Amino acid sequence: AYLDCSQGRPQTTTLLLLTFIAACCPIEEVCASIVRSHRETSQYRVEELQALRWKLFSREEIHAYQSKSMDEMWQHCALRLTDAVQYVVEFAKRIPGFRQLCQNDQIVLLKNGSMEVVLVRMTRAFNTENSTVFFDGKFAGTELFKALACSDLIAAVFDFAHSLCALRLTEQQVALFSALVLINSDRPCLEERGRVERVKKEVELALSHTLHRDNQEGLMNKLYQKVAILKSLCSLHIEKLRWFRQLYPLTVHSLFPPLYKELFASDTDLPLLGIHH
Ligand SMILES: O=C(C1CCS(=O)(=O)CC1)N1CC[C@](c2ccc(OCc3ccccc3)cc2)(S(=O)(=O)c2ccc(F)cc2)C1
Repeated sequence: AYLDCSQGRPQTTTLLLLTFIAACCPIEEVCASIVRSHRETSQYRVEELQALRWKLFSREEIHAYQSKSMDEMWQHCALRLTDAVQYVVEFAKRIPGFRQLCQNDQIVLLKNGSMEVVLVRMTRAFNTENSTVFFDGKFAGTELFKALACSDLIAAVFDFAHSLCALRLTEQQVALFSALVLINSDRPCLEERGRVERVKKEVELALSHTLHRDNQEGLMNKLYQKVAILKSLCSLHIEKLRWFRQLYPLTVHSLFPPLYKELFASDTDLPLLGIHH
């Protein structure tokens, strides 16, 4: 009788019961709060990106990017990545349990996971029909990034985007997978690994709960396989950055965003992440 909505409008008792159930199984709460945090910190909404997916750069605009000097284009992408990372930092701070971790561990998780989450989010901004990604307001193919002189990294980034798009994740699954990528208790130099493990278990439960509800349990191990590819992509990025830095030390030192340098280019502390209790 409680669930009777024959009048088309849920009865007060039903609402009370549903509220009671939601309050009792925190897993629904964890899911809802991670999905809400993702939506609030997603930089561009997936609807906006979908609406822009056929807005392509003209030949002249592509040529202008290709004519940039290598250090200019690297600086430009570093800036774009840093913008995106700042939204990921906000997302992390809203994951239940993240802010209760010690400061060192919050920084270790962001240092190792922020780029990975940007790459997961990138798939929302990727058009598999013409292999273009949203960049600077329009959709660009790999050729636009030629001036970077790291076509292997760019090709790997695009290949990853294709492979993750193939899983056709819902926005909720993207949100929960992003949280799982970030809360990784295997990261080096964690001080309270056990606590990170407990937060990770919560997120894993939330993701598997959602996959079960979506009748897609098979996705879980496919997503774990993607985690391995993300790790190799980020190592390739760091390797390329070291190579670039040898060629243009001054550019990295004085023209790259401080947050980018501290996340990807040095082992110093990260006061810029602005995580203060
Ligand atoms: O996708 C996003 C955004 C995610 C959030 S959103 O709301 O969906 C809007 C889009 N990105 C934000 C930053 C982006 C980024 C991705 C990888 C990356 O690799 C490291 C690197 C650093 C310096 C030089 C070369 C490579 C740097 C930036 S990007 O600039 O668009 C870019 C993309 C492809 C590429 F091949 C090179 C750069 C991806």
